[in-house]
Amino acid sequence: MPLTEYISALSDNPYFGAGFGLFGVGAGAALLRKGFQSSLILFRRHYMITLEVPCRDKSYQWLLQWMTAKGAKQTQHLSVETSFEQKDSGLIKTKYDFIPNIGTHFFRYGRTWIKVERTREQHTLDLHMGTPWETVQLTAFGKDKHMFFSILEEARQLALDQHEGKTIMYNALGSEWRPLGHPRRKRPISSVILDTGKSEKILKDCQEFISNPSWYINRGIPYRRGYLLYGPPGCGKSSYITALAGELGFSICILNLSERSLSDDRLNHLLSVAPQQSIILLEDIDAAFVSREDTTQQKAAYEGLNRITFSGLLNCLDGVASTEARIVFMTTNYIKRLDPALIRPGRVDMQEYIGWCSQSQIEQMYLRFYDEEDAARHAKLFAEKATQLNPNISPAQVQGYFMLHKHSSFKDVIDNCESLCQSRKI
Ligand SMILES: Nc1ncnc2c1ncn2[C@@H]1O[C@H](COP(=O)(O)OP(=O)(O)OP(=O)(O)O)[C@@H](O)[C@H]1O
Repeated sequence: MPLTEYISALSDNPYFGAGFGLFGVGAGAALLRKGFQSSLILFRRHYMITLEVPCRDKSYQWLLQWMTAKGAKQTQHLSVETSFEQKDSGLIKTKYDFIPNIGTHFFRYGRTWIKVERTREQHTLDLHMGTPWETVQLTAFGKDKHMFFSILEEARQLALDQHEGKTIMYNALGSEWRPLGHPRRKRPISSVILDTGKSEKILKDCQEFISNPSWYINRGIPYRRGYLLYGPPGCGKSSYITALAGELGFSICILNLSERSLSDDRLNHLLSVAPQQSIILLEDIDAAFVSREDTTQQKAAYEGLNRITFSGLLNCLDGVASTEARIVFMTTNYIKRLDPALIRPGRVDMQEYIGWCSQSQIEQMYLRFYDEEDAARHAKLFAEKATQLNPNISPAQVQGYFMLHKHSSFKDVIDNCESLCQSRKI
């Protein structure tokens, strides 16, 4: 669009006075108003470039945040976006971000003034989200598209920096993945104590997988890997997957297969659009399907519970392939209820039992909670006694017991050990 048209369009705009002043060509506008059309000849060769970012695009939120951080301070028309942020201390604080409101704004990027129009359609809905359709349009002088590339790249980088050291959990909403709650502080993998060597074995397998795409591509094998963690409740399956995601720098996409609105098509779509570098987590996979060997009565009990079919799930899992490493984790308390087809190699490449506390696990947990003198000997004595009294204690029970006795003396901790060993399994 030539500059002359652009300036006359601007003069129709309610923000014209302030905006044009900011635009830095106030003098040009004054000349135009006084009829000095010829002075614009100087500008005739200039063109406008525009960039439209619809709300469905991943860059949309990043761009709004970036404008907030960089340019929106110069605008008076703001709207608030409230979020929750977890501090390093673990405390969760409420955070208010002011983002440019619906309307026109101007901000400066380098030496260029940029006009930003954020619009919201009154009559068009984003059908997936049920929210009004929005767009942001950036307009600047010139022909250099690279400025927009660098703005988008800066916006992306800013969003990444904000999540540095955090694990983002995503939830499926409609046909999209949306962040679930606030990004959580990464849980150190060493804080989830599994039986000797298990944690290292799974981590090593994942790392090898991620760092070796060519091995899969050269052999024509889909670049994905499936894991199944099974065992009693409260033994650390979910905690370990969260910690592992943090260690790998991945986010987690949680899928609830029992959700009524989940169809085969939607599942397929969700798996194919999952954010890059994320673990797909299918928790309690036994709750969604029964084994094909189960009786018709058992099957009837499940019938009507969800719309996704077993064969649909198998197809979706087989179809999960991308140039990005795709990792799928499933968890269950009841491995025997799973259909063998679901956990055959190719769909589940590694199965690991995450079970009751071994003596060494209890010792390590003790040492994470207590640091008194002679803690190592106390840990050993406590672990021996606890496992003798009850070999089926979950780490969740041990954690609960230690929290209850965090200020107690060692004598109290070991003397009350019976209450831990009799306590209901968590
Ligand atoms: N191995 C472990 N090391 C440290 N903490 C653990 C461990 N296992 C469980 N916990 C603690 O117990 C609680 C419950 O653990 P988690 O939810 O990971 O268990 P789970 O095996 O996934 O249970 P479920 O099968 O019921 O989903 C968490 O607070 C976690 O910190």
